[in-house]
Amino acid sequence: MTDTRQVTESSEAVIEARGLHFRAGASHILRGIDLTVDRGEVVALLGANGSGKSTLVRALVGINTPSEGTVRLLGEPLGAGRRGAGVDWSRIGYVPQRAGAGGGIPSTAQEVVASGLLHGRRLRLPRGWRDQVANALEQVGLADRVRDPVHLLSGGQQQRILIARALVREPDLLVLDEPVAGVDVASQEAFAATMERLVDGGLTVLVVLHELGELEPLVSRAVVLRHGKVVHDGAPPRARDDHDRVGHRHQHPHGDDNGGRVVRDTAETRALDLEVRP
Ligand SMILES: Nc1ncnc2c1ncn2[C@@H]1O[C@H](COP(=O)(O)OP(=O)(O)OP(=O)(O)O)[C@@H](O)[C@H]1O
Repeated sequence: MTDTRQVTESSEAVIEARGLHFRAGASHILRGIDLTVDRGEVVALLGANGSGKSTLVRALVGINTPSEGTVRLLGEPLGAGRRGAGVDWSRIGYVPQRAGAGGGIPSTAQEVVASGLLHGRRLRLPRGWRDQVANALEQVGLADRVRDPVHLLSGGQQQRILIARALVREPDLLVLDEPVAGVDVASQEAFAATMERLVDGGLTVLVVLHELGELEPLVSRAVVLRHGKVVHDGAPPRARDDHDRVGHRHQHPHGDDNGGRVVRDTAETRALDLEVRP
């Protein structure tokens, strides 16, 4: 594996995963993942369906317990005992993949977003929570739906409610699993503009994507998974000239510039239509 990035602890690291394995029954889903995300980075996690992206982010936010390996979040270990007891979860926002925002319970948009202000032992909403919720809903373009039951919103609108729930904490780290899947182009643009403003303010982002899309200008690094392993960690992909036309936005990581770290070449990436140049 060619990797110029040092696998050492970094004081700037917001996420640090070392030697992560995840097994479920006979399936060996994550196979030795090393991943570091430094403060202020926007890292896209890419890979074909089933390559392990969601499993990895769920391990990084403490939902999946790895079979082997370690995770540090904001400098604190996610240990085995009192898991993540030292991690300041109030500084972390997480948007899961394609989960309905209502969970079958007829909550309003306001209630779901407000739940993002609760964490750990804080069971009461803070003073001024209504304004915080209104502001978060404004950021996803749903300010006028504050009283609406989320189960009556469309799938894309529910996804935006979950983004608002993550944003309402004003997190330092945002972990997003396909946040704009099923979200229309105008809302993707609005989401990208919100992300740009937050990243300018110092937010660190790890985002699972299939297409960089509107987030492309913000992405500082791409990590590509295949069969539970990192096959590229470096320069974000960019559209090939002959593909760079409307309706054809495949992404191609190039390892030859921006300090890109090519981990494995073509055979592993072809299935994704990725082009890697060592
Ligand atoms: N708890 C589990 N038990 C058994 N298999 C699992 C479990 N969790 C994930 N898998 C399997 O692990 C593989 C990776 O799943 P994962 O959801 O991480 O992929 P992904 O890269 O996020 O895919 P997609 O792009 O389709 O969302 C899949 O084959 C999935 O079926």
